[in-house]
Amino acid sequence: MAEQDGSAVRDEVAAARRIVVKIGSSSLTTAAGGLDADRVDALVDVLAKVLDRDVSGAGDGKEIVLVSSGAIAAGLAPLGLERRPRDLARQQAAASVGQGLLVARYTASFARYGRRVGQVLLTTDDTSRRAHYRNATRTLDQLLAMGALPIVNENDTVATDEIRFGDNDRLAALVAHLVRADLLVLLSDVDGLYDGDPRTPGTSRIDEVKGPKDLAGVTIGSAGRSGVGTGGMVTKVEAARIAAAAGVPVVLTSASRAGDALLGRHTGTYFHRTGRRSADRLLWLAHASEPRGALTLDDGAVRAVVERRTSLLPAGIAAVEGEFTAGDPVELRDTEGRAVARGLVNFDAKEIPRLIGRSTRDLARELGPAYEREVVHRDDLVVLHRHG
Ligand SMILES: Nc1ncnc2c1ncn2[C@@H]1O[C@H](COP(=O)(O)OP(=O)(O)O)[C@@H](O)[C@H]1O
Ligand SMILES: N[C@@H](CCC(=O)OP(=O)(O)O)C(=O)O
Repeated sequence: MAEQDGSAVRDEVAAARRIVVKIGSSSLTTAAGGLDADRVDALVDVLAKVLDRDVSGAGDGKEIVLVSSGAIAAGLAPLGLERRPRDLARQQAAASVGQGLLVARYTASFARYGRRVGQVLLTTDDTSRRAHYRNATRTLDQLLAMGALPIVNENDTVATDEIRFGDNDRLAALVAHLVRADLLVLLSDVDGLYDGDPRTPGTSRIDEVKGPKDLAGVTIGSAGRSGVGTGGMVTKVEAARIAAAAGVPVVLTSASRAGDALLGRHTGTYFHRTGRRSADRLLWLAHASEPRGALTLDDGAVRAVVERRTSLLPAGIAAVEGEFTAGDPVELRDTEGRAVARGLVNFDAKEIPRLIGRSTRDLARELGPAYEREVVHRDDLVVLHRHG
């Protein structure tokens, strides 16, 4: 029975056409630190083979978007750094040097197969602001349409501490949603999710995760022994959860098993999809945007926004906090200070105090028709569901 389930699951993996593959720093570097050209080549060998497969027999091959970490790790040795620095400025310097080396390495490696790559660097803004989001989607789609393989990383050199993704696992989940992928493959230095820290004897690999209940009681630890990774298993499981909830199944396994995983063979941990594909952008708003401020809603407005999914009008606002401009992501809170939703706000923070508690009709009459608009439109609003 279990075996039957397992093989059915992996059929879905084998049939996936558009795939996002994420590889972590620890799988791309040598023990001594620095980029490991052999490991890059080994990954590229696997991906090139997958790209050559004919999925339906009709000549429509697979498409891969690679989310690759490793910029900071690759920049350490050339800058004479012995380990990953703690401060943002030196991390950014290392990323700046390392990203060029990383992409140069991939370019040369894919050229062995006559394939071109394109570098795509994203920030959290690109994932939540409408125009940026549309742009990122268009570029990725276009690269794929032209047969080039996009290599995505966070734009480390411009990100500040506050707005950083910080880990590429979550970025990969959001990219999978952005390109409407059929599958997300997270590659690490460990061959799956274990029911405890795998360095502890007696722990075993979890074969599949059908939903949050399967994760209850699992001890999920931080980064491994290599010291170059960032998030450890926590961010991978969180990423898998985001992708699965957005309708994208996930395989989590080691880089050395990438070939097997991509062929649908039974390896790693498989996360079933738990939700349906959600409306564009809103996933990003919930998981990637960093709110620039907060609006406190009265009880009626909380009910309207959360239960009836209406737009937020000035009449329902009780207080405003933070410095934001129109178009920024803000948090919507209840009177107890709990975050209930996120949205893209239509006014600057300094405009809001005089709108508070007023009806749009009054505001239009007094201040002009430009004020007859929602503070957050329902299409730009995502209700936050608490994990159980
Ligand atoms: N429950 C767990 N299952 C698997 N790995 C775990 C678990 N808890 C902690 N880890 C550690 O997480 C590490 C992977 O995270 P990390 O080093 O950040 O990888 P990457 O660089 O690939 O993103 C593994 O090497 C492992 O030691
Ligand atoms: N943008 C950073 C990636 C940080 C990161 O997520 O690393 P990892 O945990 O190894 O996937 C870099 O390229 O070094």
